Amino acid sequence: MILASASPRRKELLSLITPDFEVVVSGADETCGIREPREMVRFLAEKKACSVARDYPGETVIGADTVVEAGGEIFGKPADLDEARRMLAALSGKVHFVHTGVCVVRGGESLSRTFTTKVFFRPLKRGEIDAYLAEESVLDKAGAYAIQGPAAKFVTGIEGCFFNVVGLPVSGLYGMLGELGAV
Ligand SMILES: Cc1cn([C@H]2C[C@H](O)[C@@H](COP(=O)(O)OP(=O)(O)OP(=O)(O)O)O2)c(=O)[nH]c1=O
Repeated sequence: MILASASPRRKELLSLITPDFEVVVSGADETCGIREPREMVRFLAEKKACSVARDYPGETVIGADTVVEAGGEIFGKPADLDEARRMLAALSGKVHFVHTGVCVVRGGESLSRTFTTKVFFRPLKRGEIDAYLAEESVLDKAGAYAIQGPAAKFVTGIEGCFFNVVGLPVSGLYGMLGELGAV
């Protein structure tokens, strides 16, 4: 089995399903003309999985992509700390959605699906946002936060899969692997 991802979080989460996989980072570019977030992440997950699967025929290959959707805007990984600050200010005191697209390619078959988790943030003071950005490195995190780190204190609740927010919906992926006969 191959995980087509550079994300250390995804590696950790896939190891909850099996210890038996390798990481091959996909060279696929993350450009995408799709604006609907659930379709966008599914498309990008397919792009990542398929680009690795071409080089490893016969292997089971998993790709994923995560974005945050808040008030009609889509937040990927912030380009810099100013953008990160703007993203966190937009999430403050509101509900947002974290969408992770997952694609599994196995033999001639493939499955792709989007999983969504609703996340509630309490209102954040400007100083809290600055303090958080000083303690956590967020430029590699969609929406400029990591629920599994100190941003946990901003989260008043979630609806849906916690692991999906971290980058891989473990039980959803396990189901997809089962459907394709990979586990
Ligand atoms: C919202 C959120 C995202 N994230 C991370 C998971 C993903 O690594 C990242 C979203 O970026 P992605 O572009 O989905 O993934 P990536 O660039 O890290 O890795 P690859 O494309 O090679 O698979 O944000 C958290 O770790 N915690 C969170 O709470």
